[in-house]
Amino acid sequence: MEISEVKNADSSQCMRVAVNIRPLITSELLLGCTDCISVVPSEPRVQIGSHSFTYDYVYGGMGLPCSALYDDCVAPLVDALFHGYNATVLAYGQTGSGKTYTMGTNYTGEESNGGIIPKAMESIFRRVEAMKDSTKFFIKVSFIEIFEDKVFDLLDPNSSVFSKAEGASFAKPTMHARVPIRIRETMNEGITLVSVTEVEVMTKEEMATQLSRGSHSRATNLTNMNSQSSQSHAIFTITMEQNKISHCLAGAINDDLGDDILRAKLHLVDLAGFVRAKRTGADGRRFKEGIHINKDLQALGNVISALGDKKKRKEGGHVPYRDSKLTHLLQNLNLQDSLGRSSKTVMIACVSPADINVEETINTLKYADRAHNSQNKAVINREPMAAQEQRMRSSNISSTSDDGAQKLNILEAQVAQLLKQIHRTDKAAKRFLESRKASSSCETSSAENGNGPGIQTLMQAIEHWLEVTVRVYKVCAEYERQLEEEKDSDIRDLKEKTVKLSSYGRQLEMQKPNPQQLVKS
Ligand SMILES: Nc1ncnc2c1ncn2[C@@H]1O[C@H](COP(=O)(O)OP(=O)(O)OP(=O)(O)O)[C@@H](O)[C@H]1O
Repeated sequence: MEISEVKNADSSQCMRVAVNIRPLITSELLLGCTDCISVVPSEPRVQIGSHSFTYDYVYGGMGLPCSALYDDCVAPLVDALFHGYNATVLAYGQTGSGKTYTMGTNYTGEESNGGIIPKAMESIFRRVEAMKDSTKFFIKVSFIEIFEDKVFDLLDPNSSVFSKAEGASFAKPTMHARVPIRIRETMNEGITLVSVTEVEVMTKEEMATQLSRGSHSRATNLTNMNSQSSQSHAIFTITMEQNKISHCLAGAINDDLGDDILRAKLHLVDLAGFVRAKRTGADGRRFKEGIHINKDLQALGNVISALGDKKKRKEGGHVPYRDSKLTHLLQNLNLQDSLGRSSKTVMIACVSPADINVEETINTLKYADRAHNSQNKAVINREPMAAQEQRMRSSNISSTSDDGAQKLNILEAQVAQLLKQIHRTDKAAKRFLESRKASSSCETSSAENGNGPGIQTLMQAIEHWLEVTVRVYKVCAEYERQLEEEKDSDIRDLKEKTVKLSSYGRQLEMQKPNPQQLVKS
């Protein structure tokens, strides 16, 4: 594996903000529009009227060339994906500002305008090919849209849209033909998308096919400001699981990876453009759509602000994820990490330079400015417990380091991993006991005398169970210690998790099977 750029990057800042100024387009030129935004030479700073804003990068309008956007902003996230980090690209801006163009979400497979998603696909598969002798990859994609507060599966194979989409000519779906994805509340107060389609892809072409299928199903409309205006927020998610091939474990391909399975997601989000009804000529249903879009974007801005407001967080301020389907979903699709602390995120604020759009452009720049204040930490998503412990060691969690946020981050990830392990062990043991019960009448003598492979498996499961329970207690103790020390907005959340985890540990201990009794039975 290539050496991590992530390590070299400034890992303390996970929300990077870039502004992309598209050129004046024909419709604006025909209206006689002129540029209203300028870029300060050699600085990532824009000037508009009396306002001045500084970001991480500014592209177009004589700032950096747009062609550099992918390499500067997205390539490091693709690199992060290969190192087990969740990563997110969010394209934000008014309608017609170039979000879909920049993301490449409307990719048809025929040609690429250099959009981010087609480039990311290219780079992922180039790298997968280069690593194929040392690492096994399992890559899948999902593609959803949030339209009028409902979530639709853009890759649903049962949707009528795909009946014609297989060939060259795509049939545009009618909105009523689609059934929204059911959303279910989970035990930990999150939500999950019931049976969302996740398609395994082995090649760039296969991934491109899914992208173009989904793009075609997306809700768009003709408005005064854009002939193909996206009326929904689209989230294209690439999930990558990588497992080192055993004969390479000894080789020094990347010591950092150990023998873990790394699983991480890259979310590519093309947000619907915010609109002013008067300007888009929206009425009736489209007016309603606009209200939904603006409400969602406002909610997203509030979440980003809350996360970026250090003072508020320190005072235990609430992060309003539940204010809209978009933010609630983003929180639950692992994006709470990307909007929060466990991931890497780039926001690309797209703007039109036309004076006719000055008000919207200033709004976008202000929004991006708020996001620019959100600074967070990232963690790698490793599977086994060992990785968590390694993280704990490497961050010197028991020391008096000032970096509370990172410690909490690590503990949070540990709890998630432990809960997964408990579930797995619990399930395996239950399965074993059930199968043992079912076959007890015709059990062979080897199992009856307690020396058979069945008993051995059970003993191993119980040992593992105990081991995990002890670890849970250890993490709980560490949690409690941290909570005493930390005065952070995450405390409430973490406290809840600690209580849940402790009670899980207690339950486990109570349910612990007694090997002697099992052998006798
Ligand atoms: N960098 C660019 N260079 C040239 N043309 C561009 C560029 N960015 C956008 N455009 C053009 O501007 C128009 C609007 O772009 P696009 O559809 O991507 O906007 P959008 O922000 O996604 O709008 P909406 O929110 O309404 O979907 C399109 O005709 C597109 O081809």
